[in-house]
Amino acid sequence: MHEVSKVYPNGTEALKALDLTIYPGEHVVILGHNGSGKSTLFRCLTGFENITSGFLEIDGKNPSQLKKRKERSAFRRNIGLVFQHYHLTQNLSVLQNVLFGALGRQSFRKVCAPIASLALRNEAMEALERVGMESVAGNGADELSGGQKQRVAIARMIMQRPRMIMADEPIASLDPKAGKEIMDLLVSICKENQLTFISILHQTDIALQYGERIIGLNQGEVQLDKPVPFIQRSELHELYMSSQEQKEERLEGVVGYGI
Ligand SMILES: Nc1ncnc2c1ncn2[C@@H]1O[C@H](COP(=O)(O)OP(=O)(O)OP(=O)(O)O)[C@@H](O)[C@H]1O
Repeated sequence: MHEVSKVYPNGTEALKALDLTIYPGEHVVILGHNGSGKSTLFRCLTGFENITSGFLEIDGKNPSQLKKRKERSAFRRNIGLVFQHYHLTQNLSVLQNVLFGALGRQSFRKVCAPIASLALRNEAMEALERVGMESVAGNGADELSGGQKQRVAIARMIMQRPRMIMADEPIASLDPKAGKEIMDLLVSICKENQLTFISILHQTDIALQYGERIIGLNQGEVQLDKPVPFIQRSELHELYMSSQEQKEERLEGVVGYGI
């Protein structure tokens, strides 16, 4: 993206002339305090929000120039989305939820569990095995814990056969153990399939543990963009201070360490 800006109709400038290149196969974590522009960036990258100005291309396509429904759904099919709230269909089985992941490439009729082809059902069972949930394929999605629901949501995403994964706070609703398991799973799936992985996280320790590169946003601008091994804790500390606090620290000549 080159000089990408996003101004909402109420005048809020959420992204200010962002210049970013994310390379195939990279695992990038986007950090920043509330209101820094992370979700706006996520929505622009996934084509749910149009940019106001600048140049944005993903895998050779500019999402805001895809006018036809078919083009937009082909673009979105390449992006596996993972959210904080798993968006499973609660009153359906785990297997049916996973089958829905094939919807971008199969008709609705073909992904309905009772009449789905054996090949599709086998593929869905393999996806469930990959996330360690094959034993609950016949259970209702509403019977699962949060961590289990996220695993099923990831299996559904595997069915989609995406070229990249974008995750918006994928572990924000989970306890630390389940959160780490989900991050392990996402990172290993990306490595196995050489998928680009962009995640928005709130936990700096998880970002340092699982990310390869951290992009820190502050008031719609890139304040930090470095490979993880080169990041100082003080830089993350500064990212999470308000702009007023940053000014005050600079005036006092104090550098903060540790978060
Ligand atoms: N639909 C909208 N209309 C107007 N302003 C918006 C809209 N969505 C977000 N904003 C504003 O844009 C700025 C960036 O918001 P955004 O949600 O992208 O930040 P964020 O970093 O994701 O925050 P959080 O961590 O709280 O989710 C904020 O000032 C927010 O109030």
